[in-house]
Amino acid sequence: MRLHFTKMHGAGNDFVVLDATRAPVELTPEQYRRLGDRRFGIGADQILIVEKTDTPGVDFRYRIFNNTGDEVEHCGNGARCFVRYVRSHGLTDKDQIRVETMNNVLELKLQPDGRVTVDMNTPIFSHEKIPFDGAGLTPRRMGDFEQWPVSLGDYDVDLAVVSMGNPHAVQVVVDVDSGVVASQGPMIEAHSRFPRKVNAGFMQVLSRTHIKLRVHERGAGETLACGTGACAAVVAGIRLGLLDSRVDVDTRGGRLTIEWQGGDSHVLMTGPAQTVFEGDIEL
Ligand SMILES: N[C@@H](CCC[C@H](N)C(=O)O)C(=O)O
Repeated sequence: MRLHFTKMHGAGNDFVVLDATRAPVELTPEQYRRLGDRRFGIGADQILIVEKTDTPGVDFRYRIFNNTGDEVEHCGNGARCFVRYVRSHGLTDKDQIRVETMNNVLELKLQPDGRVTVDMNTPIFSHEKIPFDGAGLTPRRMGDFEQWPVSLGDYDVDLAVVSMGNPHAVQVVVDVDSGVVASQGPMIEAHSRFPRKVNAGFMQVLSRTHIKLRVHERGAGETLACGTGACAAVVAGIRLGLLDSRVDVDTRGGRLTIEWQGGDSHVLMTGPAQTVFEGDIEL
């Protein structure tokens, strides 16, 4: 099978984007892994499939696969690339687009400077929905939120847990570049307290409006940026009393700006999205 693809990235979080609006694209987990493989395939953190939808008031549907081949609920940087993709491929001429994902409808807006703002909806704190099992743990209270002492064997880490449609465990650290991401990320991702695994975020607070963030992503390892991870970190930081409502997030691949007014308000994420190249691959 020959597939036409577009390679894109959002702040260095990279994607293979496939157009399934004309003909369905159904690949096996092995084929998704091949597309994501940086040596035997194209190379990407996630694979995005753009589809048509019959849902009234919604323009498209898009599906997300980690490069391990597993389908997941959400991808913030992918959502921004999706907007640039449908515009540059003539699939729509709208600046404001509604798209459905596995468990959400998102509203996305192309900004005049080429960046994209995504309405990421409301954060979810219910442990059942994240999902997170905090049974038997005594949380440490800070601001109006909790940090859960989760054991990594020899020591505990304090995790703030939140879902942006996909699960996140956020930790406040003194220095994101101290080696914690590599040493703790895989253990947190696969921890038994997260039945569907988790994205592990490491946030260094530089000021009330500026953080540095690294994320070890579920099913992809550390990426250069994670959009949902940036939202989860800022939401956690605001509830912990550490951050204001508008925060610049410096990832290893670029800057994202996250806004959240608390309560039931929606989280807004603004950032870049770029096409790298197009091509064909034989699978
Ligand atoms: N890179 C993404 C998140 C992709 C999915 C994640 N790895 C998961 O398994 O939940 C982003 O920008 O949000």
